[in-house]
Amino acid sequence: MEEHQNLESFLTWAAKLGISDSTTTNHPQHSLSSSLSLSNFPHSGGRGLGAVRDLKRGELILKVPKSALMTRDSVMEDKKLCFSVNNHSSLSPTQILAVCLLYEMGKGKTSRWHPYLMHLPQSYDILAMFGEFEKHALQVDEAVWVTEKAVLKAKSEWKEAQALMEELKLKPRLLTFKAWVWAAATISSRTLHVPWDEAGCLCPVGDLFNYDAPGDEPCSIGDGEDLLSNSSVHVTDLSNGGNTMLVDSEQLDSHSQRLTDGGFEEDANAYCFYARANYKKGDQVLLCYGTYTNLELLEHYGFLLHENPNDKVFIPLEPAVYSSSSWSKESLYIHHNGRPSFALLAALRLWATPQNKRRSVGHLAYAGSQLSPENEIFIMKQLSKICHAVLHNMPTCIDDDNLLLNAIDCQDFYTFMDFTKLMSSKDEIYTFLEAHNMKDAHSFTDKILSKNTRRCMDRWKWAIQWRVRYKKVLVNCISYCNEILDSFMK
Ligand SMILES: C[S@@+](CC[C@H](N)C(=O)[O-])C[C@H]1O[C@@H](n2cnc3c(N)ncnc32)[C@H](O)[C@@H]1O
Repeated sequence: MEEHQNLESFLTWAAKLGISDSTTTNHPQHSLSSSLSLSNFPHSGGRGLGAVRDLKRGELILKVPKSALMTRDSVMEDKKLCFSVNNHSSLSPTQILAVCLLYEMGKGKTSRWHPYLMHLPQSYDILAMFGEFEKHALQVDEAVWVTEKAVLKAKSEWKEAQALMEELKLKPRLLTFKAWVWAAATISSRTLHVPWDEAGCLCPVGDLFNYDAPGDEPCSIGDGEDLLSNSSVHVTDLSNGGNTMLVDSEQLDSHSQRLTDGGFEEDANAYCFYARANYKKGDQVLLCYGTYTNLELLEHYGFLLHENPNDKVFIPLEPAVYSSSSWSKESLYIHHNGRPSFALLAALRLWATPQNKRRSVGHLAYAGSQLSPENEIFIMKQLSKICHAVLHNMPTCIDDDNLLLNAIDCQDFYTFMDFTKLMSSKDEIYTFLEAHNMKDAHSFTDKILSKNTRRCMDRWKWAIQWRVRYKKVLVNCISYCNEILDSFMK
C-alpha cells in the first residue's frame, strides 16, 4: 500500500517535470497516462513498462525533458559540489557521476530527485558483486577473470574518490564500499547515452524499460554476423568503462528510417522513446540498450537471456590459429546457435593450410569459401575436438547443472537433497551448504528463508544458468561440425 502511494507520488512528480507518455500537449497529472503503465513482468526483468493500448512500431511513447535528467551537470548546479569536484580533476566522468548520486542521496528529502531516488533498486545482482563462491560457479576462467577484474576496478575507483567524498562530508554510510558498489551498479545498469557527457544520464521513468536484444525485430538485417557486428554503432564511450544504454544503427526502422528505440533529441530538448515493435495492449514494452553477450549482460546488468542472438563463446585455440590470419582474437568465437563465426572458420581454414600455400588461397579464405573437402573435414574435426575437450574439463555436466538449478529452487531440505543425490558431482553443493551453515534440515529451513541466503542462491543460479548456456553452445557446435562432416560422407 505504502509502495503504491510512493509510486503514485513518483509519477505525479514526474508529470510535473513534463515526463509524459502522452502524445498530446495537455499536461496530465500523471506521467503514465496514455501509452504505458508500470507493471511487474516476473520472467523478463520484474518491474517494467507495459502497453496500455496497442502501440505501433515507431510511435513516440515517452518523452523525458532534459531538465528532468540527472546528469553530472544538473547535479553540479549545487555550488558546493561543483567547487569540490573541480578540485579533483583526475576522477573519471563515471566516478564523478557516482559521487553526484551519493551526494544527492545524502540530501534526503531536500534532493530535487528524491521521489526518483526512492525508486532505485536497493541492491543489485551485477557480476561485480558476485561472491567468491558464485564466481567459481561460473566455471570458465574467462568469466571468473571478468568478475575479479570488475571487483578490483570498483575497489580502486572507490579509493580514488574517497578524498572528494570526505571533502563533501558525505554521511559515513555513503562513504562505504557497499554504497559505492550500489552507485556504480546504478550507473552501469541504468544510465542512458547522452551526446554531451560520456558518463550518460539517469532518466526518471525512461530507465524503467527492460531489455530486448537487437537482432530479433522484424526488419533486422538477417544473421549476417560479421556485417552485423560492424553495423552496431555504439554511441557510448566504452573505453572509459562507461556502459550507457544505447541504440544500435541496425535498429533504424526500414520504413521511416528513424530510430525505433530512443535517444536524446536536440529539437525536442528531451529524451524520446519510440516503440521498437508493434505491441498489443498488456505486452511488455522493451528497449534495446545495446548488443551484449550474456557475460556482458551479467557483468553490467545482472541478468542474462536464455535466447541471446548476440551471445559468443570463446574457446582455447592454438597460438598458430591466431597468427595464421589477420582476424582479431575477439572475432574468433562460436555463435549462440553453435555456428563458428565467419572469422573463426576462415582462420581455421588458413591454419590448416600448409604455410607455403596460404598466400595463394588467402583470398578464398577471407571471402568465406571452403578451401578443399580435406581442409574442411580436418577443421571440423579439430573444432569438435576442442569443444569436447572444453566440456570434458568442466567440473560439472549440463545434466548436473540442471539438477542443481532444480535443487536451488527448493525450499524443502529433503527435496533439495533428493536432487543432490541424482547428481554425479556433489562438491559444489556441499561447499555451498557448508559455507552457509545449512548442512542439516533444521539449519537449512532456518537459513533458506533469510533474505541474504536467498540472494546468494539467486546469484549462484545466474552463474549456473550462464555456464549451462555456455556448454549448450559448445554442444551445438559439435552437432554443427557433425552435420558438416556427414555432408561430406554422402
Ligand atoms: C534499466 S533497468 C530496467 C528496470 C528495472 N527492472 C527496474 O525495476 O528498475 C535495468 C535492469 O532491469 C533488469 N532487466 C532488464 N531487462 C531484463 C530482462 N530482459 N531480463 C531480466 N532482467 C532484466 C536487470 O536487473 C537490469 O539491470
